[in-house]
Amino acid sequence: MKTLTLEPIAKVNGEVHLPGSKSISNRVLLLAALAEGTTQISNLLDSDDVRHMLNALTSLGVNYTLSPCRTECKVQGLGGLFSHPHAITLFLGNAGTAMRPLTAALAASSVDVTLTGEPRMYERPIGHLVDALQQWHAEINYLQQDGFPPLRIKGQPLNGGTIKIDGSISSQFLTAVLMVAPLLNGNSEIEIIGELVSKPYIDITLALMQRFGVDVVNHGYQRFSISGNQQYRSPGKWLVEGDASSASYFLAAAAIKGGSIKVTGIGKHAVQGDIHFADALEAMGADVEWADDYIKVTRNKLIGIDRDYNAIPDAAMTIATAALFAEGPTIIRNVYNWRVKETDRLAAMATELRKVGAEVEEGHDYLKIVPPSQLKHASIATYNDHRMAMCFSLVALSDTAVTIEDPDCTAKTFPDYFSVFQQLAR
Ligand SMILES: O=C(O)C1=C[C@@H](OP(=O)(O)O)[C@@H](O)[C@H](O)C1
Ligand SMILES: C=C(OP(=O)(O)O)C(=O)O
Repeated sequence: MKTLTLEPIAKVNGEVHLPGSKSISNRVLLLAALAEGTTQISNLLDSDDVRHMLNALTSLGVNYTLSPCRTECKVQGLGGLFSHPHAITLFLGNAGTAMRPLTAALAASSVDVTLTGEPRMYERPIGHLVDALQQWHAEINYLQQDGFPPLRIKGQPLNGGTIKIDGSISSQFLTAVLMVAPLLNGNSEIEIIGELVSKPYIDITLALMQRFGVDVVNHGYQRFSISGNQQYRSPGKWLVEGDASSASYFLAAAAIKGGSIKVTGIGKHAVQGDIHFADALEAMGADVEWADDYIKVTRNKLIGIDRDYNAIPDAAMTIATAALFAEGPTIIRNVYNWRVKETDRLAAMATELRKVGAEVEEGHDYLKIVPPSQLKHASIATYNDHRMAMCFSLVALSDTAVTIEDPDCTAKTFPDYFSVFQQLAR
């Protein structure tokens, strides 16, 4: 297996222009495909998750052109849902932002589609979404285990109506039904069962739908009202914000080590909830500067904090490795759904943090991390989880090297992460 050893880094400094947001890239591609008109997208993320969405759109007959660097994309909208004359299979890797929204859009389209993915995708639940779509009389069958992909979808035009959806495992299920609801016949009400997780991702969904001409009434994240028989309308041009989750590694590096790091492509008005990772860093003692078009962090002494990270589950992983450099314990609370992401992230994080010397308590939905007085060199298993690989790069900001196993797994969202990270060492 390929490994990458990062030697101790004495200082970090510089500026990173962030690759486009994964969450926005895949939403905009789907909305642009369904919309009336042409959408010219800039700063599209070029990574595995986005390729899976693009390949699916190709198979579904959507016309688009990509620039050679794959970050500019012109999508010719269909002006409505998909239709395809033959049964097709779409491979969606391990991209939640492709699998979940496409399941809903295809259930209401005139298609016969099988959705497949990587082995881990078959362990990531989708039952709450399928249950919700079945209340609109969608025809979806599980091909292996009930509640999990792969799925066979016999799509057909659907009537809206009132449905209930469990929001306690993933917000992506709600995002999926919200995005298709305006294209159904008749109005819909979507009621949330349980406590909705990852709420800021719903804000991204609603903001993007609005830019494509559709308003949703959000009744306190408990119920959503959407008029049916609508059409998305292309806003023409779209600049994808930088990826706020990807920003977290660089901002943490500055807070840990020294110098200052500025990330551009996002700023204080960004639509992604993960920009609030910087608030957590600030609470740990970092100095953060918020501008319209950048966020900058400079060194300070970090102290461990006890906080609820349900709103920013992806960036919260970066807090777990920043905790190695803080004074006192860090507690990361309310992240049960880490267990159903690229790997069981609570278990994986606990195991790998212990390897570098931390004392870790792994709860059902939390981690308590007590940093060691001296970090140990370790070979970090990454579990085919891009964020495990990226967070553990921060260990090299100590006087100890770190070995990252399978570093190429960052291809899911950030293929050249390690070269960008190493360029900041100066
Ligand atoms: O909607 C999105 O773009 C995402 C929502 C979050 O998932 P959950 O809602 O499952 O927590 C996040 O972890 C994922 O990386 C992207
Ligand atoms: C959970 C993640 O991905 P997905 O969009 O596949 O859910 C992630 O990127 O951390």
